[in-house]
Amino acid sequence: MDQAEKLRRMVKESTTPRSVARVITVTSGKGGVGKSSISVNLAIALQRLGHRVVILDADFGLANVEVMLGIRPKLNLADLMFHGKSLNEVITKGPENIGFISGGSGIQELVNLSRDQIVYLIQKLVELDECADIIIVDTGAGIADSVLEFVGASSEVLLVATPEPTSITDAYALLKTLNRKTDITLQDTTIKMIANRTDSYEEGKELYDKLSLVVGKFLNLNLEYLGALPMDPSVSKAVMRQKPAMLVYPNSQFSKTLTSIADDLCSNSTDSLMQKKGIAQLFTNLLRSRIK
Ligand SMILES: Nc1ncnc2c1ncn2[C@@H]1O[C@H](COP(=O)(O)OP(=O)(O)OP(=O)(O)O)[C@@H](O)[C@H]1O
Repeated sequence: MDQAEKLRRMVKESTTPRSVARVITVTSGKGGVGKSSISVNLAIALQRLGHRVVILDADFGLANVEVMLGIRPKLNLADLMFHGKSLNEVITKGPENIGFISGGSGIQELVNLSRDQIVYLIQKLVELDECADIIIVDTGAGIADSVLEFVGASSEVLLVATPEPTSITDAYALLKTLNRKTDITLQDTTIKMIANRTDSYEEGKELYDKLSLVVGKFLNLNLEYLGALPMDPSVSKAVMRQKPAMLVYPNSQFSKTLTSIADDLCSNSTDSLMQKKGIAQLFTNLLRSRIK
């Protein structure tokens, strides 16, 4: 049995009879549109619905999620990959018991892993699949290869866009570049758009209608709509306090809308079961070309 077959078996055997986490990858075409704010607060909303949630910060270089959660993780994914640290040691507990893993330099190091290291990492991620119900992956923005690969390897993607024209064109550019990459197939990826910093529900819906029209026409992709989050000063006030808005401003329009979006994400049980492919599977997809 070759290495690739061994790995496929390992993921299959380890995940099939046990629980596999639902992985939601949050991304955007342009930076600063609210990815981290949404990841952090969505994590709390989902945890409150009774799910065990872990955030994996794959936006290397920026530590926005840590700041927003008001935590300082001592270890990161690289410690799990190279320094023999256990999964429990690299998960930092945040508010309301949500888990947090900092990608640190681990995400960049993925390209340099040997096959044995890949197998070891996937084994660890199978453990993560068992200890979380939902894993939110916060990626960087834009069309860097590392972001595209993460998005392409995911089965459920939340695409964040704001009504600013540059945000819409960059969201389209992200999907177009993804679609053009020959090594990425979006067949198994569900892309759901979330409008952020909108003045009204209608403005968000209009933004979605515009984007989904061109995405359907020119890229032949289906874009689902998750909803519109309002422009709400409580979001930046919460960042200043280094606490998630869901915690310090639970009655703000932003928190209420996000709670109902979290509800929608979980209410369609077939949808959520279909999405349950797990973080080990995501990394296997991501590293597929390296283990052939
Ligand atoms: N709905 C909102 N209402 C008001 N302010 C918001 C809203 N969403 C995000 N912001 C503010 O926008 C700024 C950028 O948000 P955030 O850091 O979440 O974006 P990002 O897409 O993760 O950025 P980056 O690309 O740098 O990782 C922050 O100051 C945040 O407080």
